Amino acid sequence: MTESLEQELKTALLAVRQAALICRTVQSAITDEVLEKTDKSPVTIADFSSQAVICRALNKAFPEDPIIGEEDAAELRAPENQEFLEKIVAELTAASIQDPTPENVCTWIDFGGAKSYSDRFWTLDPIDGTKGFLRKEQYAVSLALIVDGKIVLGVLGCPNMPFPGENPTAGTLYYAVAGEGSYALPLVREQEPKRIRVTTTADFSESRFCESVESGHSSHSHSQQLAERLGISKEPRRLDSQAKYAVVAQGDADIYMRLPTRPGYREKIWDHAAGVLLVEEAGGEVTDIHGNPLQFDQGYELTNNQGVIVTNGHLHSLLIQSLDELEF
Ligand SMILES: Nc1ncnc2c1ncn2[C@@H]1O[C@H](COP(=O)(O)O)[C@@H](OP(=O)(O)O)[C@H]1O
Ligand SMILES: [Mg+2]
Ligand SMILES: [Mg+2]
Ligand SMILES: [Mg+2]
Repeated sequence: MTESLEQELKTALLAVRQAALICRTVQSAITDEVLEKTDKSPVTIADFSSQAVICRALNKAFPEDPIIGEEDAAELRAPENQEFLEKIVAELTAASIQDPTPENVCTWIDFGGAKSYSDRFWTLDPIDGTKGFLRKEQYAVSLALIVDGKIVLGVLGCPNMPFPGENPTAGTLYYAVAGEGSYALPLVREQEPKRIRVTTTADFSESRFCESVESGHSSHSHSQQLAERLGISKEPRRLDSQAKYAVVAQGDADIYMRLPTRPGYREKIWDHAAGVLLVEEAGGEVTDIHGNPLQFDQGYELTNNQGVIVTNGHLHSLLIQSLDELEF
C-alpha cells in the first residue's frame, strides 16, 4: 500500500461503511420522505445522513481537506423543513453518532460545500442513484480523493450488490488505490478483501453492456443503435448508480455506456470519480464519448467531457470509433 494513503483509506472505508449501513436502515423503513431540490431531483433523509456522517469523519481526520459534496444544508435550515431535519438527527442518534444536534448536522453536511478545484480534495456522492434508492434497487455511497487532478483513492459502498458467498443482502464495499488494484469485501463485516478484475471479452457479439435505468440520464435509443451496429445481441443490464462501474470492474459486464440525452449537460465529478478508479485499477478503460480522458481538475463538473464510456479495455477503441458516427 502507498504508505502515505493508509490513513486516508482507513478513514474512507470506515466512513462509507457506516454511511451505507445507515442508508440501508432508512431504505428498509421509508418510502415517502423526500425533499425536492431546485432542479426537481429528489433527496432523502438518507442522502443527508450519509453526507453528514462522512463529512464529519473526513473533517475530523483531515481538517484541511476541502470536500466537494453533492448536497448542502441550505434547505434543511428552512423552518418548514425542521421536521425533516429532526428525522436525520434521529437516524444519526440511532447509529450512535456523537452529538448530532440539528445545528451540528447542518454544519457537517456543509463541510461538503467546496465547489472549486484544489490540489487535494475529496468528492462525495452520499447516495448516488437516489431514484434507485427510492425504488429499493441499486444505489451507491461514493467517495474519492483527488490529488493534482488524479483520482488516487475511491470507495464505493453498494448495500444492494451481492457479495459472492455471502447472504444476498450483505452488500458489497469496493475500493481502489491508484497503482494498487481494485478490491471488494462484504459491507457487513471485516474480511480479507478480494481482488477484482474486468473481463477479457474482445468480441462485441459476446459482450454485455450496462446503462442507467433512467433514460433521462443516458440515451437508451442511442445505445440501442450502437449495439445494433456493433453486433451486441445480449440484452443490456440496466441499473442505477455507480454500481455500474462495479459491475464492469468485477467482470459481470464488459461495457458501461452513458450517452448524453441533451448537449448542454455536464457530468458531475461525484457521479464518477470513485467508479472510474475502480474500473481502471481493475484493468479497464474510461473516457468520454469522444475518447478523451475525464478531467477531474475543472471544479465540480466534467466541463471538458461529454458522456462517459467504460469498457474492459479490449473493446474501447472500436466502440469510440462507432460512436463518432452517431449524432449527439
Ligand atoms: N441529464 C442527466 N444526464 C446524466 N446524468 C444525470 C442527468 N440528470 C441527473 N443525472 C445524474 O445521474 C445520477 C444517477 O445516475 P444513474 O442514472 O446512473 O443512476 C444522479 O445522481 P444522484 O442520484 O446522486 O442525484 C444525477 O447526478
Ligand atoms: Mg441527486
Ligand atoms: Mg449521483
Ligand atoms: Mg446523490
